[in-house]
Formats: sequence, structure tokens, C-alpha cells
Amino acid sequence: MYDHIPGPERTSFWTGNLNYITSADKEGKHLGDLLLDLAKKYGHTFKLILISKPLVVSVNQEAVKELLVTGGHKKSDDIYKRASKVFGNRCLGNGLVTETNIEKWSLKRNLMNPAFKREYLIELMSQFNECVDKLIVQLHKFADDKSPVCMMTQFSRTTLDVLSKVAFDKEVNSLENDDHQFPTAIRRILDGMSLKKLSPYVQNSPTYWFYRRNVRKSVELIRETGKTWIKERIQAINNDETVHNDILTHTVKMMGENTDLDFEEIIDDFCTFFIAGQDTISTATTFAVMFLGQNPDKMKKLVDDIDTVVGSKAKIEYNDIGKMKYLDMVWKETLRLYPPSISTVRVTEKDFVIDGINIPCGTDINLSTYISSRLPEFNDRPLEFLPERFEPDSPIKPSIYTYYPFTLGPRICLGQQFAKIEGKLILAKLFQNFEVRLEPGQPLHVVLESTLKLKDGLKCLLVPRLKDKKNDK
Ligand code: HEM
Repeated sequence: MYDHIPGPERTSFWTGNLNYITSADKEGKHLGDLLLDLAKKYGHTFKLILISKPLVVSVNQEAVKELLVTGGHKKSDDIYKRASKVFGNRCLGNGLVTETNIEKWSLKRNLMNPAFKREYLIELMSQFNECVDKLIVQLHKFADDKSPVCMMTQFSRTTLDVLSKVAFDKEVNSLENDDHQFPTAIRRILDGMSLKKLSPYVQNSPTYWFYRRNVRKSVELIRETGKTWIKERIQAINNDETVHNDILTHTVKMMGENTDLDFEEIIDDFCTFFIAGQDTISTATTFAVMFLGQNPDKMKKLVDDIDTVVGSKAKIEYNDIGKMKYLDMVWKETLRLYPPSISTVRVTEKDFVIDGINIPCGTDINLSTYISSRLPEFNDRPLEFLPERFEPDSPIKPSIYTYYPFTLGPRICLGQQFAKIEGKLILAKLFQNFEVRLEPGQPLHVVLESTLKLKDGLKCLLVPRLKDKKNDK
């Protein structure tokens, strides 16, 4: 059924091409880069065999449009089950990202949409500002141009504190607590969910016993936290206390309005927001700083943009974010080169033809913005960090069916606007307050732990910017 689809030979009768994925890191390349190599070798549509099941990978733009936007194809059960349970422990369960039943998903999505409306996010600007200001205070402690500070760690804590505050009305204060368990737990869970951990060896071997135990314990920590916070909120609502109309309240209300949902499913959604909402933004902002550090001319343009629009203003408003045009281009270009989530998977609802190849009904198809954004046939100078490609009248602006870091269609990221506001606010405040340099000579090795990351973080040297250099607003 699949022999006619091009792709590498199976390397094992039992596991097919799984070793491509599991050995990716050993070869110094992550899965995204391996798939990119395969796309260059086998064409825009090719297959891999994972254990005994084929996975077709396609960057064909018609296929992207049909599978994500127009065709009503559902998410793949096999692939999303991986994030649903990790080493036997329920993790994202049937949360919004992993729910594959279209009717159930649609019901939840409609109930959650209001929590991400623009007007509501605008109301949150003061809280966003306050949380990011704590990052700036923290960074001043290192700002002597000599003490390297890991921006990935600082961003990861900041995004956790912001999310906990604005989505769940909880002060986690991980920025002030080096030993906070949540950031490590989230990183462990994401690594445990990644495809490279699918190998039977990782799943069963005693060598990985401690690894599996640590991942399971991390899942327990986040789910228990969710359980406690949800119960507290339910109690507050039942006692007629004033509660924020935040993501947690909307999640709790889902249970009231949808009698099919049980408590465990509400925890699934808590975990989904907690993990999806924290890691992605910190990853994106870290890569942005890396690119800007490597491209001082682009950094200067960004600093000029920030100075012109906000100067030394303490509270950055929602409208200011929209006015910083170069910041928007930097954000988009970072997500083109390093989209935190490299692909999404749909299962075909009918037979259809992609690139002249017949794809049978029921096939899992991986659609990857990471691969298409790096192919020269779709992008001018694809590997160059060139924010200007997103200028309004740019002739080299990527097409929407090759560039979709938040995916497309009905299952587009629910937190897209939230992420844009927070990510841009972090970058604007960082460059408003500091001169930033990368520590020279550090390895910038990218790994895929469900999301793309810098394996060893990103060390920067900071110097406070002189106030008189800025335009007072
Ligand atoms: C730069 C930041 C972010 C990026 C690049 C991003 C990207 C994505 C992508 C690619 C998906 C689709 C996943 C798939 O199809 O497998 C997704 C879904 C989702 N994201 Fe995000 N995300 C970001 C931030 C956030 C934030 C901050 C939140 C919440 C606070 C969030 C919540 C969600 C949810 C709930 C879904 C599932 C949507 C659905 O299926 O209805 N994301 N995101």
C-alpha cells in the first residue's frame, strides 16, 4: 500500500526507520534537520516507517491547505496518544492539543475561546508588565558585562510566572527561586513526550528506569498542582467569592457546561495550558535573542524601533506592541527559523493525491513548517535571519502554506495572541533596559524535546542602558 511512496529503506524489520528519530541527537542533528535532509533527497512528499506504521511527511502547499484548513481532517490518534500519556501516566490526556475527537474538541474550544479574546488580553497588560518587570529587576543583578546569565533559564521562569499569574491567578515566583521544581518538571515532561523517546528500549529498558521515573514524577507534580488549584477555584466560585475571569475560571466552567467532562479531563486542560503556554514563549524569545546577538545590525534596528515607540516608558501598552513594526518582523522571522513546535499531524479522511503520489485514506501525514521554511525552493536565502522578509511589501514574504508556526485552520494555536503579547513584551523590555551580547564561544546546539531548544541554554552578558540614551516618552 505504501511501497510506491519514496523514502529511506527500513533499517529494521521491527522498528522500521525509528532509528532516524532515536539516533538523531547522537548524530548532532535533531529530527527536524533529519527530515529536512530527507525532503531534499526524496522530494516534497516522502514516507518513514515508525515501528510498523507509515508516517508520510509532506511540504506540498495544496496538501497543507487541504489537511489543515479546508478538508476537515482530524488529528492522528497514534501520534497524539504519545502526549496524552507519558510512560503510562496520564499527562495531557484529552486536553485541547491532544483531543482527536472533532465534536469533543469543538465543544471545548468554543468554551475556551473567550478566555483568549483580544479585549480580555488587553485588560491583562498591567499584569503582563508587572511580571516582566520582575525579570528586569532580576537581570540587573547580573548586568556588569562580566557575569554570564542564562537567558533561557530566566525566560523559562518568567513565562511560568506570567502564565501562573494571568491564567491561574497564582504567584509562583520561580524567578526568585532557583530551586523551583516546575521549570525542570515541564522540560522533563516535554522530553518524555518526544518521538525520540518512542523506542522500545527507552520505554522498557532498566537503563532508562530513573529517567522514566523522573518523567512520571514530573507529570504527577503538574497534575497534582492542577488538581489543587482547580479545587480551590471551584470552592471560591461556590462561596460566591470574586474570582478572575481567567483561563482557570473558563476551564472550570467547561465542566459545568459540559456534563460529559469529568474532573480528570479538566486537569488535562490545565496541564495543556500550563505546558503549552510556558515553554513555547520562552523558547521563542530565547531564539530571538540568539539571532539578535549574532546579527548586531538587526539588534540595532530593533533597539531603534523600541526607543522610537516606547522610549523609557515603564508600562508598555497593547497599542505600543502593535506599533513596534521591526519587533514584529523579528518575532515572525524567529518563528520561521525555529518554530517551537516543528510540525503537526493529520490523518487522511479519504484517498488523495499529493505530488502525483496516491496517499491512502487513513494515513498519518506530518506537515512541517520547520522543513518548508528552510527549503530554498520556498524561501529566498532560507537559512539567513532576515526579519525584513516580513516587511509589508516584501517580495520574499513566505507563503502561508509554507510558514505556519501556530498551524492553520480550526486547530490553530489558541494562545497565539497571548504568546505574541508576552513574547514581544519580554523582548521590548529586555532591549529597552540592557545592552545584550552573547557570551563568546558557547555551543549553540539545538535539540528537539517536543519543542526546539538550545541544549545548553543561551548565555548573555548584559550592561544596563544609560537612561539619557533613550527618548523619554
Ligand atoms: C510562541 C508561542 C507558541 C507557539 C509557537 C505555539 C504553537 C502551537 C502549535 C503549532 C499548535 C498546534 C499543535 C499541534 O497541532 O500539534 C498549538 C496549539 C495550541 N496552543 Fe499554542 N503555541 C504557542 C503558545 C501558546 C500559549 C501561550 C498557549 C496558552 C496560554 C497555547 C495554547 C495552545 C492550545 C490550547 C492549543 C490547542 C489548540 C486546539 O487544538 O484547539 N499556545 N500551539
